[in-house]
Amino acid sequence: MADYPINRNRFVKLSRPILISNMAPSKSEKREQYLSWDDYFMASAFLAAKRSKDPASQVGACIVDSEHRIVGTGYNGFPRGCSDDDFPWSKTSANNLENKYMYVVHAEANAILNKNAADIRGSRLYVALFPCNECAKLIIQSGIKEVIYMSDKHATREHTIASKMLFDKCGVNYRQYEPNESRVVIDFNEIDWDKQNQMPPTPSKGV
Ligand SMILES: O=c1ccn([C@H]2C[C@H](O)[C@@H](COP(=O)(O)O)O2)c(=O)[nH]1
Ligand SMILES: [Zn+2]
Repeated sequence: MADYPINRNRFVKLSRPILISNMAPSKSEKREQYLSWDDYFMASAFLAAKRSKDPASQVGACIVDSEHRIVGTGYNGFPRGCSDDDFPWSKTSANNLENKYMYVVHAEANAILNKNAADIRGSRLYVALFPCNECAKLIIQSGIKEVIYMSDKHATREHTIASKMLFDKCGVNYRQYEPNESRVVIDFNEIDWDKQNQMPPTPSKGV
């Protein structure tokens, strides 16, 4: 059996946050501070994760085709029709039926199930956490050819090792995402900023 080195989650160096903005230094010059494809798709995966109601771990995934089009997103949650009021988010109960693991659909699985393209063969998947072995099987079967992940914090767990064995055998490449920016900020107010000053408004009292 191949040796799978423990790839601990790397800490991302903190740099200035990138502010997604429509504003260019001048109306005739190209904006320089635009997102790279990797930053854009990983940020999309993280945005999807914001929908998750799991109090412990919010995971998002984003599938992208060879022409840089998003063809599916998903986050971890209970199946459609299974209310968060009826199913538990607990993870430590002695009774497995009282823990979330029995019921939650993983982010990668939801992204694949939510796909808006007939065929996602040859696509790549951006995901916050290295996929578990169950998701790895779905990834392989759907023809996804590359996995870009943010965190490998469960590298020593069997399900992660199994995922890597499956990916290696089936020719699915995987690489850890290297952010160009540590933060991507979305500010809904910027659309109303004064385009002449190109500065955010001073927050009013109490904001
Ligand atoms: O590949 C994966 C692995 C896990 N998830 C989801 C499933 C759960 O909602 C959480 C993990 O919960 P912990 O409290 O961190 O054990 O993440 C996933 O979406 N994809
Ligand atoms: Zn999974």
